[in-house]
Amino acid sequence: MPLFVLYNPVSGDGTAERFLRDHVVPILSQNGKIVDQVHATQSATHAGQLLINFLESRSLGDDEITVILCSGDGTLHDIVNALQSTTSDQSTVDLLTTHLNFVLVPCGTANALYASLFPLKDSDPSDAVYKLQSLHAYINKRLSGATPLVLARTTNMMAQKALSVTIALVVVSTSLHAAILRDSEILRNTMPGVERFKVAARNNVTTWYKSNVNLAPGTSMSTVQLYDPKVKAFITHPDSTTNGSKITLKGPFSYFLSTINVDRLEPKFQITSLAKVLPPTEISCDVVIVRPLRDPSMDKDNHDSRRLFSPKMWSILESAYQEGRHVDLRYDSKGEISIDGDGPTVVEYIRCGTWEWIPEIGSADLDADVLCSDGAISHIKSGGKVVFSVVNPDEGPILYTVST
Ligand SMILES: Nc1ncnc2c1ncn2[C@@H]1O[C@H](COP(=O)(O)OP(=O)(O)OP(=O)(O)O)[C@@H](O)[C@H]1O
Repeated sequence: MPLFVLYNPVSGDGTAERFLRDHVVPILSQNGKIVDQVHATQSATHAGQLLINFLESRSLGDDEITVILCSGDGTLHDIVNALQSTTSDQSTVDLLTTHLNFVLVPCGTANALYASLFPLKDSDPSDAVYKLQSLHAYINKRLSGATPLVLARTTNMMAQKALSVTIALVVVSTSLHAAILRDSEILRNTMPGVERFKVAARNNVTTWYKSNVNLAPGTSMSTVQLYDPKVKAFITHPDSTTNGSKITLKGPFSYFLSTINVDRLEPKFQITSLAKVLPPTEISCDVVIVRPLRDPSMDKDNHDSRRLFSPKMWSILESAYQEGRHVDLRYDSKGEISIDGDGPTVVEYIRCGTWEWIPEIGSADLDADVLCSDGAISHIKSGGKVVFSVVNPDEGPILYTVST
């Protein structure tokens, strides 16, 4: 079975090459695994091209290829996007494999997918034993345990016309999370670890984002689901109908983030913790929303409200680091937040198949146009919108799995 090894020399703290040489290569050779090709990425788009070249050069007939990937989530995102755009050209589909199995070696900053598939127990995320679990699963041929990846298609639209399509495997967000990912990139050289996300969060926590959101079950679900902390379960969203019509949520938003395949975005940041605690039974995404005007003590959007709400937004994020406790937080009548509150939930935790984010035109909050897809930042045109939908792993020419 063909074996391709790829590492990103600049991901995380820049140690992927050393980790590959010191840990991965010895294990492969001790276990008689022959590597067909090893490559370092040389630029942002290089990973996908390297793999496409490899797939096109191999002999026809291999229906499964294994890729050992020493990087973070962004490099995996680059590969899948390159392959998906290539497979939209039917003439090249036949050259490509039907099953790509990834062996993830977490060498990035956050490594959200790896951290979700292999949750940290007592170990340190930089511990070699912790980082080699997907490799050992591959060596031990636990392929029956390979986890299929759900894809999410995000279409940037203007007047019913698709301007661009991006595939995500981990997270698509707007609002605070997108602003954090946008700003943290500037800090990468001085802060190679996850601390840079907290610095960027502090600089953006007072911003609210003016937009409207539509949620719908999509093709794979019957209704939109809402987590109810009173019963600690998902219930049908009170505004959801079985005819698949949309639910509209009005802003402003402080936080809007959806994930697939993961319950966390860093080893300890369990922002969509219910993906693991109450796993979905249908192909869907988990959406975490904070709309500050749900707070009983906030009745309008002004400078003072934004300032007063920012410590609450901060404590929501802190609770996500405490095993995802934010999902159970509720307001009391004075707007204080706690697990024992009896008012509205602080977070709206939704499970659905599709959503739309439609920034208000002419809003002073220009940042409502910022979109993050697995860390890659793009912008929504004024008057446009973004449409997100989950894709069944069996749909499309390539099945993506991870050795687990
Ligand atoms: N040689 C290179 N030079 C510059 N950028 C590169 C190179 N190779 C890949 N990249 C880009 O580096 C970016 C970051 O890579 P990656 O996501 O793997 O690491 P990370 O951001 O540290 O980890 P994570 O996404 O898990 O937080 C990717 O978006 C990729 O496009």
